[in-house]
Amino acid sequence: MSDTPTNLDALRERIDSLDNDILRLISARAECAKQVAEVKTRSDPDSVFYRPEREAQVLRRIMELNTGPLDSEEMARLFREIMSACLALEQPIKVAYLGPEGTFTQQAALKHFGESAVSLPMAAIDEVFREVEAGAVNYGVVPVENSTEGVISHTLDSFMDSSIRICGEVVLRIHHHLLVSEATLRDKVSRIYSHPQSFAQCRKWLDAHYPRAERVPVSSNAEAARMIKGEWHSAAIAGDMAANLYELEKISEKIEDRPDNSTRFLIIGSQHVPMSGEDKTSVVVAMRNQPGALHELLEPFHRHHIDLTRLETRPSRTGMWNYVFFIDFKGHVDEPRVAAVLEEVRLRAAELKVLGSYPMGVL
Ligand SMILES: C=C(O[C@@H]1C=C(C(=O)O)C=C[C@H]1O)C(=O)O
Repeated sequence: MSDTPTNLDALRERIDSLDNDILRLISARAECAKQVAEVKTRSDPDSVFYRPEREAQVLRRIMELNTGPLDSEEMARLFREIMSACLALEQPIKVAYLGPEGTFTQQAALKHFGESAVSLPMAAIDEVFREVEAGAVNYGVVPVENSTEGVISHTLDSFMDSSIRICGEVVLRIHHHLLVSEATLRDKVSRIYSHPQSFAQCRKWLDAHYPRAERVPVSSNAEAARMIKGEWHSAAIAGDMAANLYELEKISEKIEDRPDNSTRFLIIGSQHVPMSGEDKTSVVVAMRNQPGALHELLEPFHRHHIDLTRLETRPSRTGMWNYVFFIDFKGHVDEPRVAAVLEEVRLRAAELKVLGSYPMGVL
């Protein structure tokens, strides 16, 4: 097809007509979602409109049906935003995240809930937990593990003294950039600010490119981005959100040592989430301190063919030589097979706490 004006006009006419259809269909969908909300309120005035398991099913279905040319993740992202906007018609969802603004955790919150969610930055992980517990927000988002650097122990520890449940997970590919402000003299960079985790994730690159620059750890990447404003000899390592927020320029992109560098975040709330079809469960178990305790704990999972996705050990805060285990596995507590395993584990353990069953991250 040649790019003649007539062809272009015809194509644009077709796009306008398709846009009319899309507009009509999105509006009809939003009407439908409003009616769902009315049905929910009628059956229970305190009901929560947001349903993580249903949203996961909607997104998975779209990804399965998609035949291109857009790739499935891109298509799901568009539907994510449509759902987010439909939900906000009723009541915009309020989400607390580990701030400040511009952090990867905010990016994760928006990836999970869509841009129509109201996201509120908190200064520390325990503050996110507290806001959710107090009912000041609907959900919280906290980082839990990084593929390069491992577990974020502060998050795990926060679960030990809280009644908060895990309602979802979201995995984010983490890309770090070297950022400068308009005041920076690029060939005179002698100081680099970032979060300690980000320094660790970019260590080899920094050793190769800036071996002599002072590395100054700060409380977040966004804070690093803020610090360099007006410092002529400084640069920061942070992600796209911080770069945009503070209007910084990327002088080197994607400087993380591992191309698959990603962080897993948890969505925390107070809701029991029903089965979505592809779910994960997280539990924390305290074992009596005796030989073979770990084997005894894991044996029922193995016997019932339950797929463990993570096992983390943390020192218990009650006794000097006691340990607690954080275990993630595939399956939902409402499945009889999972309930049976947990019953066995409960008998063997000093303590078992189910932190939640939730849909496996879709996007
Ligand atoms: C429409 C519903 O409520 C909300 C909106 C959804 C949507 O727009 O598809 C999906 C789940 C809920 O978060 C529903 O439960 O089906």
